[in-house]
Amino acid sequence: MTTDDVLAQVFLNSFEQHKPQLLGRRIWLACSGGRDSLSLAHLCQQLFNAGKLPFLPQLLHINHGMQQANAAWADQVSTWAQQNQMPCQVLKINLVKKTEQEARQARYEAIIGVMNHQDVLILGHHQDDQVETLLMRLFNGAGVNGLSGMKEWSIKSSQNQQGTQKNIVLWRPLLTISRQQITQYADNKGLTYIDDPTNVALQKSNLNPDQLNDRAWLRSVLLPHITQRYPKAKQAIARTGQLMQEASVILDEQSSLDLSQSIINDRAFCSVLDINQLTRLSTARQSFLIHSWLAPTATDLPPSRRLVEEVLSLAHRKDSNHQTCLSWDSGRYQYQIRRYQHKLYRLWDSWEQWLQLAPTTHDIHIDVEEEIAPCLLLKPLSTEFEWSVQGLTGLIAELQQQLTVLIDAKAETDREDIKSIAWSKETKLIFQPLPRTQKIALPGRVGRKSGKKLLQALDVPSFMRQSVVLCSLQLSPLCSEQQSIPLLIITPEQTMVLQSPFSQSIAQLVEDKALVAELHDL
Ligand SMILES: Nc1ncnc2c1ncn2[C@@H]1O[C@H](COP(=O)(O)OP(=O)(O)OP(=O)(O)O)[C@@H](O)[C@H]1O
Repeated sequence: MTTDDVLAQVFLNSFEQHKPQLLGRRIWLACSGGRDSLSLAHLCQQLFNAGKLPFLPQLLHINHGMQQANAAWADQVSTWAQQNQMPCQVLKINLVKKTEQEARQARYEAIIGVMNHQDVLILGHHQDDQVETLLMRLFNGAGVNGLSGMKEWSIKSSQNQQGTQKNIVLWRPLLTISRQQITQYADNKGLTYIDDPTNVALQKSNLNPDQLNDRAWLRSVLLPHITQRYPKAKQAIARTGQLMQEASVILDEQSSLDLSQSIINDRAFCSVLDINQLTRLSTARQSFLIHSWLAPTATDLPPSRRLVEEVLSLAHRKDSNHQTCLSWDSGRYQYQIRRYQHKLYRLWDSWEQWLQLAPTTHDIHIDVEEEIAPCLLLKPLSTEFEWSVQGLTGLIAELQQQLTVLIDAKAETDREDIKSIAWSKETKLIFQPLPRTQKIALPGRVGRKSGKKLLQALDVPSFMRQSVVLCSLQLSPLCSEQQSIPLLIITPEQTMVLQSPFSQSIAQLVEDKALVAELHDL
């Protein structure tokens, strides 16, 4: 097979493999005008003209504005596209810091900016790029996932300023093709490609090795030494990457299983792990689970080994110190990692601050004709979170009905709590921050508790204690404690029906989800 045939075959195999996800989507090709992406563009055009490919990708070229030559390169790509009847769009970006890293980041942002959700972007990465990537990651101490290198098919997510997520697919069909094969293809086809001087091999330039960026140094200095001794080293390194990719899939599957068995509650702003479940796993699985838990989305940065160890030692602590708070900036969110009893919490910083805001007090007369809003905000309106109780109308109707029944039954009962019940115009349903001195009987427990002891019995972590709401029924304005009947305790994690003459019917409302407290981020 000629090199041209090999390239065509490898591309078409990759196309066949991903065909179900490709058809019906818009396909773009990131073309720097360099040898690799220009060869790829040429290959697509040839296969399309030969009727072997059902689409012609739209070329996208980014003018980084970093070097004087950049504008000329943009023109060169546009002209080539025009001559070859390929659609092409040039995007000019303005870099604040003119570094490789910035340029790459800004390039992706610009590209994603013009693409639609679920569009596919073809990139010209090849085997030599993969080898360089693997070596750079190895020298930075990467684990199995990092050493898997670039994936042939992967999802890149980004969020716009309104918080809407856009996912695009990165497709790298030439990852098994060497730079030499691509060069041969480009030469065979007489392609006039751009040679970026920052990428050019040392022997071609007068650059001092110290001035080369890491990738160029690996390419021009280190790899020639390695391949002199190990001629097949590049293929071998790429194969290791492939094996790591397979291992990484297995690890991810195991870790999702472990996570699903240890997770108690999983919301973006508050995720809770069961320490008892976690510590049943082997040490290696615990580390892996914590690593994945700290970086829940592909856009979160991977946490350092040290942080994973600190979180694990927090989980393994035997004392009852609940003050420790570890900070973690994942690049996307600022998190706090805390422990309470046998639970580990991963909280958004902003949620922890919101938790410290006092709940709003609401007095609702239950004997009024006017309509009652079905939803009540438990905390003042915030731009980030909303905490509300839904189903108040049903609760009040139930209370009115129960009160009528109880008042009718008063004459025949010996129960003090029922004897004291009266229903007046002043009877109110009150939602308020849990008063620290009020003694409350919890269902299924003997005696009444108040303050810290009550919160401990409720299993409310110290950082959530400002956000506990008591809902009670106040029978008359000059209410002795007897006449204020605690009905419910609502925390951000649970709604607990308290012992009262109304508990059965309220519990039913809660079970039927006709009365619910809802907390979500906006
Ligand atoms: N300025 C650019 N405009 C559009 N796409 C780009 C640009 N620079 C890089 N890319 C895309 O990213 C891939 C990898 O980037 P890399 O820096 O290795 O490219 P390059 O060496 O400059 O160009 P090529 O890979 O085309 O020879 C390229 O193959 C190409 O698909």
